[in-house]
Amino acid sequence: MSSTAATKEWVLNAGEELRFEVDFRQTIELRLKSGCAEYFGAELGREATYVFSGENGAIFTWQGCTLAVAGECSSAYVAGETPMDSYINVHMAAQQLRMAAHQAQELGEKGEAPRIMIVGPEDSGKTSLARLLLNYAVRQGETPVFVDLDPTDATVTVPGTVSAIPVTKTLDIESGFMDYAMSSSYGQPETPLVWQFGHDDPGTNPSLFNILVDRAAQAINRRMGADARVAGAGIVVDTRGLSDISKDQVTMHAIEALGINILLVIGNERMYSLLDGRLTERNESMRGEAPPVSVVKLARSGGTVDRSALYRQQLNAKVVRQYFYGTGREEVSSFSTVVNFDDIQILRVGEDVVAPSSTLPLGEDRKVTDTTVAVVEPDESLMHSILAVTDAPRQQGDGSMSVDAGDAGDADGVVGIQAIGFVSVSKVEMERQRLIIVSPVPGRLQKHVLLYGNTKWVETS
Ligand SMILES: Nc1ncnc2c1ncn2[C@@H]1O[C@H](COP(=O)(O)OP(=O)(O)OP(=O)(O)O)[C@@H](O)[C@H]1O
Repeated sequence: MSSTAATKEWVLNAGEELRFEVDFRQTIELRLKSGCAEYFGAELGREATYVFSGENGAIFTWQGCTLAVAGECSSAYVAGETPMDSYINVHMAAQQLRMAAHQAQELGEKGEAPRIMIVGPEDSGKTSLARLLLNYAVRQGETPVFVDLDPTDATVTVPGTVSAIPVTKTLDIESGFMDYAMSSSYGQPETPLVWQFGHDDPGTNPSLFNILVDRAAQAINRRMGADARVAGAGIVVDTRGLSDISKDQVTMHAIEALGINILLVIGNERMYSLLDGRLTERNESMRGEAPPVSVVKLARSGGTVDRSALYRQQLNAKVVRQYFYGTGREEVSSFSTVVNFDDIQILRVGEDVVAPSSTLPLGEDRKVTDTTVAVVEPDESLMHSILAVTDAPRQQGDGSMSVDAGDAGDADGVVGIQAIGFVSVSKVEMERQRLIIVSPVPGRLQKHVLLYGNTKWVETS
């Protein structure tokens, strides 16, 4: 940004927030000059400079503060009406549960930590609230697990995935959850646990999505079994925006699989009333067998911004770029590698198109399920695809097999396998039978099984 960019000072009273929209061609530099302020629960450092581009957000203050903002925003204004009182009440209730859970653990008993899930329409502020609740918990010395069940947005790694990560420090003000993906490419401590779903809508393949949620739940429970700190802090689950809960096929499964005991419904009365009714019935029928789920209605912040499809595309492209190249401040090199078709096997879980039976040989009854595993023969359509790198064993033949939600077995180790990392296909060379791939870590990609997904990323400079 030019050093001559105009700087404007904003004075905020206690309980107010500065809301801003900065598009992808704009950059602002923001500084806290006096007082205290936070960005979705993470405290701003005094005199530190925060750079935002392609971001909508709000700097909130409980005590009052002065901010200096240099650069152009699409919009910036101070708002005094916010839902922060109700959000902090949720945090305080969750924190009480955590303290009781830690105390129970000390007595050798099994306490009930908060297992929070946030649902609501698109752009209602679910991810922002998850961020805020995680940051507040971390600021109180807790290590809650963030579970991302929203494959639309790239939050922790790349779009089209389900992920879980214990949050050990407040989320970076500029790069948010991406900080965790950065410090962890391929297998270091606190690596996010990630599963390739391959689509942006869980409804595209609910059977597969439910299996991935089961896998995430098992991994979280294992982690909690080994780490009392994490077990007592609980989980915060973000979900995909729902337009119609009655058509949703995955929320109820996720509530049971993840043992949710607090369901926050943000910004939609009808959705709240429907879920409250369903869960009251469920609580009655499961009395004594499973902890009850409390359903809490929360207001949507007036600051949340409805993002266009183009904006979301740009945002995802930015986050995927960060996955491969690091965030603006810590740009790292990504690595371009040549991979021979013979060295890898690409598998797809679930079919996009089910072959009509009229195209099958007479007498053959091909059973295609949502979790059928099939070998993908490399061709030009792989261009720009984001593929998950896995340790799955290579499949023989066409690989066809399937697995059901809740199954302990997992179709020869493919369905529901965790991703070690992701690569992007930058070139397909059919005549030389090889791919050029981009990876955030060096090294050859030999003998790996890659999982296909519909997510594409076109690299721009
Ligand atoms: N108080 C606020 N002031 C200004 N912008 C905000 C505020 N709260 C959230 N936003 C912005 O509004 C947008 C939508 O919020 P968020 O991503 O939290 O919604 P969501 O419900 O998770 O969306 P999705 O439908 O993608 O799951 C984001 O760009 C977010 O940064």
